[in-house]
Amino acid sequence: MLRRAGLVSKASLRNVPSNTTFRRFASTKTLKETLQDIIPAKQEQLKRLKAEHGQTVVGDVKVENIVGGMRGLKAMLWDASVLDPDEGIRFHGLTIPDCQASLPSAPGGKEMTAESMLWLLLTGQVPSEAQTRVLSRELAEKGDLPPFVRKLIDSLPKSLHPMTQLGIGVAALNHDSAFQAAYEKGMKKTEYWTHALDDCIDLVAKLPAIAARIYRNVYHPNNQLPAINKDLDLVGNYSAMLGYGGNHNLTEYLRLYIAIHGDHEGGNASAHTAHLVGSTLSDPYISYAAALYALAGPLHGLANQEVLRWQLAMQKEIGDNVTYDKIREYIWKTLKSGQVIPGYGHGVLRNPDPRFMALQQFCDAQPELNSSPIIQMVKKTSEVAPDVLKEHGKTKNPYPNVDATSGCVLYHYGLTEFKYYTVIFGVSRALGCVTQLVWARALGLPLERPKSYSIDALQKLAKKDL
Ligand SMILES: CC(=O)SCCNC(=O)CCNC(=O)[C@H](O)C(C)(C)COP(=O)(O)OP(=O)(O)OC[C@H]1O[C@@H](n2cnc3c(N)ncnc32)[C@H](O)[C@@H]1OP(=O)(O)O
Ligand SMILES: O=C([O-])CC(=O)C(=O)O
Repeated sequence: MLRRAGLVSKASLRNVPSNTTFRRFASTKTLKETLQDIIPAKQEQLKRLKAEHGQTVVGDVKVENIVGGMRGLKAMLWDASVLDPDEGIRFHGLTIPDCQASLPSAPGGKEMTAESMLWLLLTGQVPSEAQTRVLSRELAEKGDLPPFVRKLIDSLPKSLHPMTQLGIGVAALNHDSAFQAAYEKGMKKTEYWTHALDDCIDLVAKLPAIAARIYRNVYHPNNQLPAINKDLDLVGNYSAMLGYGGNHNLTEYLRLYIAIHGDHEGGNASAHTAHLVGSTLSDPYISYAAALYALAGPLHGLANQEVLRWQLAMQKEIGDNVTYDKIREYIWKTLKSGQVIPGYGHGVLRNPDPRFMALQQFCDAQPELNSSPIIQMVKKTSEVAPDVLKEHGKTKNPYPNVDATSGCVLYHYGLTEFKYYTVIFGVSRALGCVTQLVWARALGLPLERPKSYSIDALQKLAKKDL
């Protein structure tokens, strides 16, 4: 089969209008061995960049950047993905359709796996199917939680938000941090990245068990959690532990969801938090726990919970006869009450989010999803909201972001507990955050410490400019 061979034609795999071929590496090397091969050249590249161009000016800083949440300021190093305002995300140059065409899927599935996305993010290479399977097995073997973490999660009140619980569980894993233990023993700087990688792989491996345990405890306390199946991929196991392993379509949706939410360049609040905390040499577990609490805000990842809440309130008010006019009226009502429309707008994007489109395409491909009332309503809302938001005239981007649609398929398939949705996002966002944590340690990136201005100081600077 072409897809199993070294060269894969995009057009042959999905209906992608391109002649591009992707080089899938025939190597049998493990992830760590692959990184060992590629890290020295990157280290050298960065060293030369600093030495030869350290004083080169690549942009300027305006007052509006400083008072506007650093919007538009290009001031971070992040190799794994880049967000183009018009075209959206590319992972090491690959668009979402490119990734769908080239990254290995799980046996019996079509969607790319989380581990193949992790491999791409970490190495910039498309892994072979065999490499992905080896990584899946490693993750499954490391997936069980230490007994004290299980007990800790079980002791939390059901009423505690699932994202708060996730952060607590992840932070507690640092009890066994290889990075922290080696640091205490006096490891050399050149060894940072290998210990960081060990923790990062362990963290990705354990996230599904933490996340599924929270779901079971809060929503289905009488359910037994199945043992991790060593022959399944990460998301296959996650879906099974959530109790949806028998639902092939939902499992496939989760694979797509978790792969495409994995990274969104460096400046988004969760990724930036992981990087900032990691730069203090906090270990990967507590660095990522911090990131989860950034993801848990309604302007960021929690928006996908808010979208469902808002769409269901809309459904309740409108009733069964959902027309474009009624949706438009409801959007205006929300705006006039001074609230934002969840799932719309973006700090960087200025077009519909390609992740939104990929999830919509998943729905379009399946008649049962196409006819689902909640999915229909979300789709109709996305057809009406941009014009309303344009007329409202505030948001720079009136189009849907990924959160506008990500929850409705979960809801359709019976995963209706929308306070849980950001936890799924949290399982995914680790892929990009751990990638940066490994590379930041490999490249010796320093403690992040920008300088700040007071309002008076900015005022003085601005006057000098007159
Ligand atoms: C995975 C993700 O994190 S994707 C983002 C998820 N978040 C959401 O969907 C929440 C809704 N959206 C928003 O609140 C915003 O669009 C954000 C937070 C995503 C981006 O914020 P910004 O970069 O500041 O957006 P922008 O520059 O367009 O904001 C300008 C004005 O438009 C408003 N605006 C932006 N988006 C919306 C929206 N969806 N509904 C109503 N008003 C909006 C802002 O609140 C701001 O108002 P203000 O001048 O009164 O403060
Ligand atoms: O890029 C951002 O600021 C928000 C976002 O869509 C993400 O983090 O996935």
